[in-house]
Amino acid sequence: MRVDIVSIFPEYFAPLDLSLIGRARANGTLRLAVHDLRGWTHDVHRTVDDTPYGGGPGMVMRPEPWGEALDALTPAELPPPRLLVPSPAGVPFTQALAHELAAEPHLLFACGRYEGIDQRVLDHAATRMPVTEVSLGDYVLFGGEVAVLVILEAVTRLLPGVLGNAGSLTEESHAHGLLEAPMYTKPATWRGLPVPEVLRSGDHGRIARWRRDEALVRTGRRRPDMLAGLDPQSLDKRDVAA
Ligand SMILES: N#Cc1c(-c2ccc3ccn(Cc4ccccn4)c3c2)n[nH]c1N
Repeated sequence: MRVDIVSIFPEYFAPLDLSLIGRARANGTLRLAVHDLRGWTHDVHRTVDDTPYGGGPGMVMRPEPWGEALDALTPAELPPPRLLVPSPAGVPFTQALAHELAAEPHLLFACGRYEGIDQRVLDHAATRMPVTEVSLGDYVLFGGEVAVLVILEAVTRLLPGVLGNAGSLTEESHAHGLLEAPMYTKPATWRGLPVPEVLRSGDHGRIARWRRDEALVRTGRRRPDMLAGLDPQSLDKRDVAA
């Protein structure tokens, strides 16, 4: 997968040299480049923002540098990338969207700042590539960089070979539309607190049932909205009785 990121704070992405993303870059699974938007300005002050038409607080990112940046990163001879634009007004970023993005050959991230990017940048880009405005959640950040770090981590861990134990992808939270069950490791008793006996029983059927029950209870208590979206076919008759 190829990833391009455009930002006025390219140094925000230094952590992408670390850990599993760093290893994915080193082995070629992820080909990532970060670009400074100011490289596409032409004035002495390298201006990227201006006051909003219609008034209002703050500044808006000018369309000209963005237009030149997106042109430079989407050469006509290559298939167009999918453009991801983090925004408080975006669609929710979910595990399902992470899986969708993990299947894309080329992602292009536009990191806004100030009050956002001139809308015409997205409208013009949409004439030549898929554009998705995406939001991490219902709160407001300073800009898109943190969102790109989160999205990239969620997507990269889904790429083949990145996670050593791919099995963990099938049991983690949101994998089956439920939150994951509590996890335990040694010692068997810690500060007087024992590991649930079933997990030490060696009875894999009982263990799977216990984990499923715990996941349902935890999801019902913390995220009832997720239960509402659960496919009834995925519940067996004992779940209904539980
Ligand atoms: N993803 C995501 C986001 C963001 C986000 C993403 C990009 C930008 C570019 C500028 N700002 C600041 C800003 C303040 C006020 C109104 C609009 N924009 C961003 C915020 N906030 N919360 C999320 N879940």
